[in-house]
Amino acid sequence: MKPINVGIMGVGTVGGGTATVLKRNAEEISRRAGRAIVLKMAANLDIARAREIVGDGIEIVSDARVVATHPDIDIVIELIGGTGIAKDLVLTAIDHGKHVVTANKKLLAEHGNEIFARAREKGVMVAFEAAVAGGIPIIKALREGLAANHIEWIAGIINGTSNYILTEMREKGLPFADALAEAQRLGYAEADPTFDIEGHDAGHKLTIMAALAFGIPMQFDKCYLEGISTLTAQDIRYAEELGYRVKLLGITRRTAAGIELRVHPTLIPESVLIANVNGVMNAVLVKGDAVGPTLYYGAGAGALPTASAVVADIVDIARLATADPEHRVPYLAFQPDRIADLPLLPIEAVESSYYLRVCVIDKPGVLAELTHILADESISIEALIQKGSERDGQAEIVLLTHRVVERRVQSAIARIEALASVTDKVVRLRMEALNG
Ligand SMILES: NC(=O)c1ccc[n+]([C@@H]2O[C@H](COP(=O)([O-])OP(=O)(O)OC[C@H]3O[C@@H](n4cnc5c(N)ncnc54)[C@H](O)[C@@H]3O)[C@@H](O)[C@H]2O)c1
Ligand SMILES: N[C@@H](CCO)C(=O)O
Ligand code: NA
Repeated sequence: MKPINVGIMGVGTVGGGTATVLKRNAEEISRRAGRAIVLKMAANLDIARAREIVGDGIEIVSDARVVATHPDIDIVIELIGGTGIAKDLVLTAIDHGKHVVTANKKLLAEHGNEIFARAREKGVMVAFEAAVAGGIPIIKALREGLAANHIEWIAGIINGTSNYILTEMREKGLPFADALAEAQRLGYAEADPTFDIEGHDAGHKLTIMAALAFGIPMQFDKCYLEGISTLTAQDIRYAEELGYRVKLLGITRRTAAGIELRVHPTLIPESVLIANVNGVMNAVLVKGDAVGPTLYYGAGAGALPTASAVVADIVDIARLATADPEHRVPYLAFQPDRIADLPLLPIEAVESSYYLRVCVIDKPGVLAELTHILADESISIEALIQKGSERDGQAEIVLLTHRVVERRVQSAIARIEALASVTDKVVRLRMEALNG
């Protein structure tokens, strides 16, 4: 069969890794794909740097439009990132009848509905395994392997940078800023690392997974985001004393009222497998009604792990390129005319358990005031510990609650903070058992 020609736009961490894997495993890849995959062109702002990475024999240009529109290119690989030029280039490539592979979760979570509609119109494929959890084949699992199931929920550690930071802080006592700098040096972080540490990147990935799991459109704007930048070492330590680890989780759950879509630091029991997922590793738990809980684990970022997913998509496209578009797996797992308009729940309507830390003046009756407010809001307490405080005459009360709707906790916190004996803002973290 005729070789498939690919062109890479953006030769950075992932682009470089993709060129390496295509070269290193060329023989096995062609045995799988049924034809040779040829890296024909690459575009990068810095041509000399790209030349160093991809070597000789490949045309390198600085204008990525040349790749997106070139008549010899069958598959365009978008590895620039962001929603500016990357969006124009992807739409241009589609309009020129190219199949597209992208690792760009921001682009898909924010503009996926438009991009997939355009691809359908033009009869081309848009593949994005690398966009969620790097090298872990989670898109394949959700779209194909679990197709029999009514998926109930997904919970995942899906930002390698944040997990790396949390692990380095916990295991080596590294300050936040040092751990972040190291994640950047290793090529894990986004161009703007705020996206990693404030939960945006995880929100993008969660939005994509929710679309695949529930057959809903991409709705990143309705995703609740809370990152790790305000987490304190003290709360991580208290959580551990109570038998929990703190992880940045993306959680999406189907309930009778609608779909939860939320990213936040979460206490999880140290006994669950995913509590021990450390460093840049990612893990995604998916609960299907037939299969039960399933767990997917692997490197969530980095040049070669991400390239593994990019190249797998290229192989998929090479195998399917001649198939009638009707016979291809739908981009978002569900047939495009069967996408459902299920409501997404605001965070106030989400149900969870909570960790609350309250700083109080250490005097009789304070505890009674707190428990009275919680009882009044129908919040039941699962555990309570009192800690001395570094501040004279003060104490800290740490409470774990049973499951309750968030608006009740918000209301209780407002009432607690209004008490004269409470000296600081209440720290509130969510808690999930991950067994339901
Ligand atoms: N780094 C990872 O581990 C990882 C993992 C999964 C997904 N991703 C995603 O992959 C994409 C690329 O990430 P990266 O880490 O490789 O980024 P990077 O910054 O290392 O590489 C981007 C490259 O694109 C080039 N570029 C920028 N604008 C360009 C333009 N207009 N024309 C041509 N080239 C241009 C830059 O010169 C750079 O070499 C992003 O969408 C990112 O979210 C990254
Ligand atoms: N910045 C992302 C890259 C992988 O998508 C992360 O740290 O997980
Ligand atoms: Na993946």
